[in-house]
Amino acid sequence: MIKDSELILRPDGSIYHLHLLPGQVAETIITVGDPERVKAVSDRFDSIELRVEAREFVTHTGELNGKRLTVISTGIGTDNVDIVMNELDALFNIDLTTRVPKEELTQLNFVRLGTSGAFQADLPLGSFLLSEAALAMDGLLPFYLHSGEPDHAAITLQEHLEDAGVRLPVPPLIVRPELPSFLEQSDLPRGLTMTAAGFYAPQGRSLRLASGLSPALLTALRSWRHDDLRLTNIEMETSGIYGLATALGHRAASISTLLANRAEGTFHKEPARAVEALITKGLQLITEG
Ligand SMILES: O=P(O)(O)O[C@H]1O[C@H](CO)[C@@H](O)[C@H]1O
Ligand SMILES: O=c1cc[nH]c(=O)[nH]1
Repeated sequence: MIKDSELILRPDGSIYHLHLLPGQVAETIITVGDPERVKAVSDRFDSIELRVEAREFVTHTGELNGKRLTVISTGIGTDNVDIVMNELDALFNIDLTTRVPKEELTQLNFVRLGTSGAFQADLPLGSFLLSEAALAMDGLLPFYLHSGEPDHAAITLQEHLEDAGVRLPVPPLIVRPELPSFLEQSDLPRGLTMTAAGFYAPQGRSLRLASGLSPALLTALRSWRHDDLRLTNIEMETSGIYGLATALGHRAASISTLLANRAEGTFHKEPARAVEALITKGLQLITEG
């Protein structure tokens, strides 16, 4: 039995941060960083059965083309992702009355629809990218006990960085999820996504404070290749979603629209339009894929 201090429920029985009850969440879950993007997604639904708001976690559940969907905002960063993934999983896979994990587990499909910065010069602003795997540069996943071998890509990245005489501030950890079946055959371009612990120095940005990610490290990261993959983009949630979804037995995908090009120093002139296009594409893939 999981203690009151570990699995925290509100007086109405809802889970602590998300304020959600079992049954209120669909098995296909769209995550977005920005709470305002939740409405932008659910505005496209045919019907909405639930709207709940708690801190940065806004949740809408409804139906589109006969498919029940939940869209939830994580807010920014993998610290929030830790809460969202654990609490959503608990709503399905822990009996909240007996406080015991269920014998029969429900596998969920997570699809993140997010914004991100392109890391390679040739990736156009406003283009979409499906993260095949994520490089965790944020620090959440080492707090979970891991089993299994490290992803082979992480070993080749480590060797590549050593050859260049540079190293990441955190040991390279690459997480590769099982994609939801409706995305396995999608025509989206694929890449490896870096998940950072912040927006400025952790992504190599220097305003008044200089980033510790050196030009030599950035060059080495840009030039690394693994099979036909390379580091394509950088954002702040995907490795947490991928790592925890995989550990909990769920499927996950992260689709980004590229708002910045960090190699070129450019930013999308109409970011809202880019996000609308991402929502259109994402919902099409989820309901028709
Ligand atoms: O647009 P969202 O989904 O919030 O994602 C990206 O945008 C935020 C930073 O501006 C971070 O959350 C990053 O991951
Ligand atoms: O450069 C970017 C753009 C969007 N989100 C990020 O985290 N980084």
